Amino acid sequence: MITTVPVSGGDFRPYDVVVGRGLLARLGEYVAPLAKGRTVIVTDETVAALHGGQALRALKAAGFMADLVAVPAGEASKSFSELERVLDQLLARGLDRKDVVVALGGGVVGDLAGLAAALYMRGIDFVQVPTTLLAQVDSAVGGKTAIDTPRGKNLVGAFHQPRLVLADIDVLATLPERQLRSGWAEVLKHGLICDAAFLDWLSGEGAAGASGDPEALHRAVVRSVEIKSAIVGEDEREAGRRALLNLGHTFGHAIEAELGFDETKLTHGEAVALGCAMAFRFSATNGLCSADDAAKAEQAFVSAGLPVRLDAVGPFKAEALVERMAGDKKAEGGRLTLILAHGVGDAFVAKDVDRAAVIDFLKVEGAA
Ligand SMILES: NC(=O)c1ccc[n+]([C@@H]2O[C@H](COP(=O)([O-])OP(=O)(O)OC[C@H]3O[C@@H](n4cnc5c(N)ncnc54)[C@H](O)[C@@H]3O)[C@@H](O)[C@H]2O)c1
Ligand SMILES: O=C(O)C(=O)C[C@@H](O)[C@H](O)[C@H](O)COP(=O)(O)O
Ligand SMILES: [Zn+2]
Repeated sequence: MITTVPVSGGDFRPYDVVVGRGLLARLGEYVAPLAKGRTVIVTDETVAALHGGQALRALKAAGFMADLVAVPAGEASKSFSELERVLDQLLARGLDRKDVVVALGGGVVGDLAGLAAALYMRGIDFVQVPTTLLAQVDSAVGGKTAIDTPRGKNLVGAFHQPRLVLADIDVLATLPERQLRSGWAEVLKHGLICDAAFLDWLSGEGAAGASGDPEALHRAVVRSVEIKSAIVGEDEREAGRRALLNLGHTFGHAIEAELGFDETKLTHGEAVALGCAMAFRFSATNGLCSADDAAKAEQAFVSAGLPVRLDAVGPFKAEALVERMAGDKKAEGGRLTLILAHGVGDAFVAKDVDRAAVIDFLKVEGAA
């Protein structure tokens, strides 16, 4: 089965997210209407070894001159130095403005290659071929591209929408279990934001997806993309509603930064799980949602083997975490913006959240 979810609205050119099995072998067929001549696949070394050959063959069979550039796998590649290297490799291969970049990989590759495409000759087209669950349900859709700096996550980037997203459920079969679970965190996040029935399905019958069942994965990817597409279509540049997709990320990004973006300690998805659980507990503590809903949110992550306790992840200083949160892109004049919840499926944007209340909460959570 193949499902196509359109992404449209605002000022950007509409595009499709195609979800199904066996799509990588048909990559050339899907890219052919978008470009002629030359294409460069940007990927990471792990994905290159597993799926790079098939992607290259598919593009060449459709008549493209295709080449591949691989960066080291991992978050450290979302850096100025790798961005420079990718741009240099695109220049060396003579890509012109009519050519297309193919981002083949997880969120790291998608964010890096997307930013390179946004900058190359002031912007060329790119296609997202997400190979992690996290990238299929989230990062490949919506046009946020970025690198990290030691001062924080995704602080240098651009909005640059892909021309097409091809989410092949079969490529997830090679994904390590920890990465599958990390992607599941962003799936659960979508239910927690605005679809309580989806969260119920994910916590029941749909839980098979977190163990790799292709049919459950298909449904989880499609529903996640529908939710994200609707929000991005309304508010591409995060002037308002798009910030909801940041549920769990204000705490999560601060924790990732304090850990030096070391995904051996905590992946992005794990940080989102922990951050969502904390956002719900903070909401309950402040009387915004019921303790039952906070417990339900927490349990959804626990059932998928995801972390929900700050003190289990490491020792943190409350002041240091809050400083990081004040440097988040949603913060205004150093005042904190958090995504909080009135209940499961009912998240909202809270501006000017009291710093002292957050510090007290972090101390209750186990920070020093
Ligand atoms: N732009 C957005 O909207 C957005 C949304 C969510 C997350 N992100 C970003 O995405 C990044 C996290 O993405 P991720 O979790 O995909 O991490 P990742 O890209 O680092 O991939 C995780 C690991 O899985 C490996 N891998 C990828 N596909 C594989 C496959 N099919 N088989 C085997 N191994 C495979 C990679 O080599 C890597 O080691 C973070 O930097 C986060 O900030 C961006
Ligand atoms: O697409 C969005 O908008 C999101 O917030 C999705 C997040 O899952 C993702 O991690 C995103 O990169 C975070 O964006 P940022 O603006 O907080 O860096
Ligand atoms: Zn995220």
